[in-house]
Amino acid sequence: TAAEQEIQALQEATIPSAESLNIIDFNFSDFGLPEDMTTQATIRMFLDLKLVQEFNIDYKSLCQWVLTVRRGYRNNVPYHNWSHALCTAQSMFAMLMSTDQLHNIFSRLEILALMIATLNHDIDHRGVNNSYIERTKQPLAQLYGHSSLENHHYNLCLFILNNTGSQILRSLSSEDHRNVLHMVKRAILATDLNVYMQRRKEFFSLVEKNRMKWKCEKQKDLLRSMLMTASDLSAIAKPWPEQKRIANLVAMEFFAQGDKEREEFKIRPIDIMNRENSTRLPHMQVEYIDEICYPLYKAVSQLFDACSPLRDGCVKNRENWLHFAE
Ligand SMILES: C=CCCOc1ncc(C(=C)O)cc1-c1nc2c(CC)[n+](C3CN(CC)C3)[nH]c2c(=O)[nH]1
Ligand SMILES: [Zn+2]
Repeated sequence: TAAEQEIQALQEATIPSAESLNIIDFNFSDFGLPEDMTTQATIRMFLDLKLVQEFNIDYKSLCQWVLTVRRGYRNNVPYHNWSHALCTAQSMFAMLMSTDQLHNIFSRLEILALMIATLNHDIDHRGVNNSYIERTKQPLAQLYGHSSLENHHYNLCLFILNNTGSQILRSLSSEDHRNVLHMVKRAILATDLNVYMQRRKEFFSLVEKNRMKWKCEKQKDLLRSMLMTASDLSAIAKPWPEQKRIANLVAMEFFAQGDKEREEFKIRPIDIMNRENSTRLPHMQVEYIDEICYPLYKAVSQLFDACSPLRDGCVKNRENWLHFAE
């Protein structure tokens, strides 16, 4: 079948180096990268993080797993698609490859969990957020209640990991297997922005007081959650042309939800989903950066100087958006 041929082709491909794919760079953009190169870039991340060797991952299973995860994303969704998943995983990879402290803090198992979680964190996203799903009483809402979307992303992630042919965790001990799935679930659920806004207070205070104790499991869990959000929102730190391109995709998706909310429920959508506010987009972006993004990148950069390109990119884009906000 075509799927088997695609797995075969990926398995036999010579995977380009991280340098030639530019995936160590915080400025990485997948714009214009052919689809088959996105799967090869993902394989390269697993190879360079030494996860394949360390966990004795069957290479054919890894290829099938990457292709199945990619297929799990919907290509009729403007922003929350495979491209966003790859960029989120690449941001985590760039942080891990540039920040030595992270290798002293995280075990290889934690790094495996973070890479699986970033790639799967929005799988099967429909282009609408939790509140829309809850309001429309979609099956997902009945099934999962709060953080319904994130629970769905995790369950699909688990289904693929258990699927014969893509069981990349098969060689792990039962304890490691249980541990990594627990960390993957916590990491995916952490990408719900409401969860981030709640948990970041503790993180910011620990960073301020310089009281982070890396031996403490609870604090490592908190750091993994914060790095998930830092990866998830990292498009905000990209060079301006890329940030503008992404902002248009996000706007397309948000405004489409707003249109649906207006026509289906006769309600006024929230500001960022209201097409009538599109002239205020630059102003909203400055607010979004100030309230949601900058504080996180500031704290992460205080802990790990190697991650400061994310803070600097975010500050640069705040200036760019402010220029258009006048
Ligand atoms: C209409 C949207 C304009 C474009 O918007 C964007 N473009 C690009 C990025 C990016 C990460 O690069 C991010 C955004 C962008 N994302 C936003 C999100 C979800 C992460 N929220 C939440 C929803 N909650 C409000 C209750 C806070 N507000 C946002 C915003 O104002 N902008
Ligand atoms: Zn995401």
